[in-house]
Amino acid sequence: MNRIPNIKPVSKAPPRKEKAPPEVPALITDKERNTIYEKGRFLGKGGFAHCYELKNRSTGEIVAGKVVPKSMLVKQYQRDKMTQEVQIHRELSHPNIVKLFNFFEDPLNVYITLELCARRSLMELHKRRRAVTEPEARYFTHQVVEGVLYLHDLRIIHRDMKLGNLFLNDDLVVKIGDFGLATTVDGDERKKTLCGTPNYIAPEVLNKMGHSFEVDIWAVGCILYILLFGQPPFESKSLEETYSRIRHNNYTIPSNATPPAAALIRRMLDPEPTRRPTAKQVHRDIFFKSGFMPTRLPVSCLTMVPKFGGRDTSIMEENVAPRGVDAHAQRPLNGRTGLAPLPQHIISTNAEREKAQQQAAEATFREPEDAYLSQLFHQVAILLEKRIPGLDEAEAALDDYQSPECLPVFWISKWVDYSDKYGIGYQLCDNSVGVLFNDNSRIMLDQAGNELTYIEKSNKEHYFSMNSGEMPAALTKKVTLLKYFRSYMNDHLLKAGEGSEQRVGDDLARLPTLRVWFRTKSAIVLHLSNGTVQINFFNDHVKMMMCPLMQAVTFIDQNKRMLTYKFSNLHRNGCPEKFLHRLKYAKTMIERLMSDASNAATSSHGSSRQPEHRHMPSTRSASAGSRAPMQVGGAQHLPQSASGSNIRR
Ligand SMILES: Nc1ncnc2c1ncn2[C@@H]1O[C@H](COP(=O)(O)OP(=O)(O)OP(=O)(O)O)[C@@H](O)[C@H]1O
Repeated sequence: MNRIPNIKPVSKAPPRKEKAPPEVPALITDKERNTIYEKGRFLGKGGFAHCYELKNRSTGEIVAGKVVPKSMLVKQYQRDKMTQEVQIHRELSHPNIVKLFNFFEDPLNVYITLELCARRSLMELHKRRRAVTEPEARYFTHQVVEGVLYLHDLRIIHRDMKLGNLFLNDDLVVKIGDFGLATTVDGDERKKTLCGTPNYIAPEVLNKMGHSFEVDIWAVGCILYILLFGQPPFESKSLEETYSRIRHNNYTIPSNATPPAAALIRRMLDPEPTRRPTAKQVHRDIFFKSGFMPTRLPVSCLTMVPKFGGRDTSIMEENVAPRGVDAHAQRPLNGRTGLAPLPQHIISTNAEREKAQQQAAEATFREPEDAYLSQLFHQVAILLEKRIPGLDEAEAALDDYQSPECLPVFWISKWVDYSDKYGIGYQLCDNSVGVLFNDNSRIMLDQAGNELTYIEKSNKEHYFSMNSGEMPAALTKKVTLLKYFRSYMNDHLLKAGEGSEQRVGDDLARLPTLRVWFRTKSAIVLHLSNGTVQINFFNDHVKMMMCPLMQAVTFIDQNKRMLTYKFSNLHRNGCPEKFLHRLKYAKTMIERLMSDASNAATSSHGSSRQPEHRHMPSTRSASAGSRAPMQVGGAQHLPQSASGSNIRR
């Protein structure tokens, strides 16, 4: 890009109202570079821009395209602001900064093409996970600091460092984006403009004392705090209270913080800017060396606590034959959800990982026992109690109504019901496969076919490598069944796939597993351990996924079109009758999942700690008699016996 075009205000068409969604042509032309882009998936919208995937027609490369309608750039100061943002951003080149490729316009809009960050931002990670483990916080924060160090060396202050501006690419590399408030600093100049986002704003900005590089360090302190403890340090019910807390440096560090983490946060959140460490000092801080820092993280950590433990070969369930197995319940590591204890050789050589694994175990312990079912029920019930305005289906499909950032990271793309004999097999959308056996134990194999997790019915987890030869004999039968399910799904449902490449960091993955499921005449209902409830309707092949952590629902139709809505937006903007029917049905199904889980808890051996991930025997009769040994479901294939029912009963 050679120069920044002088943005011309829209001339002929009458100005659209402020914040009107942009009209984006299906083919977008960058005349200066003779490049044509095909408009793809809607990625999301901010205060100013709508963002889409754009495919370069000649190279096939996919980039993110920020689209700002010219009607939003009518005033000179709006155009100047955008020009200033691009002017700073276009010069930057660093692995932890979103790359700005180009900047151009057509008669309707201004376009900025950016490096695609398909895994959204740390904001969505935070919503799904709340607090992350210390190794993850180290991993993310270290990359943020590398980016800030680069900016500060160039005498640039970002001034809007926050989780929502820290994007993630497919490899979960952090990329600092949105340079809308960035500025360059001359000498000892102190900036005067009030800017920033309430939760991250530094006291000197609030007090209008003039500010500089230290505001970014303050914000990084807030970011590290949120990552570690799950909420912003100064958050309160009102903006005034938040500002008052910031002015008085009124925050507390939870007692479970490790000393290096607590010390670094205190230094970055020093009320006196000159006492805060520089980016260089933060980068060298002991916190980053005081424990395990992964070089790569798996995609699953966007929604599940990773595992840091080593392999564990001691399966407590002596008999793992299908059906009727009564394992010797072992007290899990943390009293509830057991993660694998570390073998001695790992403890002695890798104490850091042991500590990390302990933290991961504590994090899973904080998750609700019902895997967010009651939360989801509450959210759907509250939504349905409200008066929801009707909305035309075509209108609801418009980009502006959707929140694609709330799309679940995982859903079930295929399933095979063999519960007459063994259990239900399923494939997640990333091609990993799992089985929930009739004895309530679970097994999961990652998409590369290497990392195997076995979860006893007591919830104790064991991890194995398929290639290591360390698989206990007790698991042979279940692994064989898993492989059988896997090849069955590959052979019968969609193209075969022998698993894709293993990526660095995948050994830390903990994939969500199927926890409870049942079938009705109309649908199969599946509850994953990360809280997602999925309902696949048999008659029209629509899939519906509800996520209590994002408070959102996604519909996938048979043409694979995905529409994601926040519950709050359905209430505000309206909801098509068809979706409302499905939500009402979903409410009943969630209730049923909840009652099944609690029945399971009270009926099994008098122990309330018994596993809840059982399917309901009654549902098996729904198709009994007419079916083949296996019942299968997937994007392309549903059993005859399961179709034809109308859900609008
Ligand atoms: N490089 C990118 N890759 C993928 N998605 C992106 C990228 N940049 C932005 N997005 C998506 O587009 C949405 C809008 O972008 P962004 O928030 O930067 O717009 P904005 O109007 O400038 O924001 P703000 O309101 O914070 O000023 C974001 O929420 C994000 O989901």
